[in-house]
Amino acid sequence: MSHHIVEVDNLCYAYPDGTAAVQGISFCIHHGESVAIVGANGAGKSTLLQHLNGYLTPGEGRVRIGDFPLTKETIRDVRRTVGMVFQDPDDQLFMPTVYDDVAFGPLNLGLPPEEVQARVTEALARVEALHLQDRPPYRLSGGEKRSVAIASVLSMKPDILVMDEPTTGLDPRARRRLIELLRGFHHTKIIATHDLDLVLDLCERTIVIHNGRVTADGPTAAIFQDQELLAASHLEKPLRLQGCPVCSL
Ligand SMILES: Nc1ncnc2c1ncn2[C@@H]1O[C@H](COP(=O)(O)OP(=O)(O)OP(=O)(O)O)[C@@H](O)[C@H]1O
Repeated sequence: MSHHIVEVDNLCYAYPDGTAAVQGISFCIHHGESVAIVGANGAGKSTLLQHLNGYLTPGEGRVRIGDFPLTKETIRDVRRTVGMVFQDPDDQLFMPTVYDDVAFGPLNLGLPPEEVQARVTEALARVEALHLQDRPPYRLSGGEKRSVAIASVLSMKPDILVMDEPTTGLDPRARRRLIELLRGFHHTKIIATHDLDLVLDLCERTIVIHNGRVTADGPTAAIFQDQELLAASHLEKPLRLQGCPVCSL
């Protein structure tokens, strides 16, 4: 299934002001893997993720999504394969109604109207946001916006799901529901997050980024046990793995 592989080779990216946000990142992710990208604020996670659907283009190095090296010519094919949930839902929602936003992708794929409607209904139902379909997105709460942004990606039925901070702003029930939903998504998942408990629940592999570089890449359980690595990367153990603050056990 080479068409589902994500390959990042010596990726470097500096913003126009000269900030070197990504400095030589390489990894390969295979079909069906569930991979967390973790790191402190400003480590380079969002910058890295934005290269996976061509929102940013590499300064140096290359990105390959399955059969396509990421170039201006292949961006349409890549975006059909990679569904990207941005860190800020306002970057994703721009239509007059929630329905229109979730229908936007399927309509662009040229799908027949019945299929578009079925996909919108299914995607909104999966994030329990069907009741919001006639609302303007800018009038939604932060958590509602995030759920709708996720639906707008699910409606495209992507092979690879890339999510930047998917649980920010979600209440505990919505967070739990999202985890269940992602568990049921059996294709490739790449999730940048500070929610390390979510990582424990969902991702068998974790890539740690620090100052634009990969400092570790391996099984999540091993990475979260490595105190030295976590401290050097300005990370803390997931709450679930921390001892009880009262009895220190
Ligand atoms: N538009 C921009 N122009 C200049 N520098 C930027 C821009 N966006 C991000 N940066 C810088 O690039 C570096 C990486 O930022 P990035 O947003 O990728 O980090 P992050 O790991 O996603 O952080 P966070 O966890 O806070 O979301 C930081 O030093 C940041 O200040």
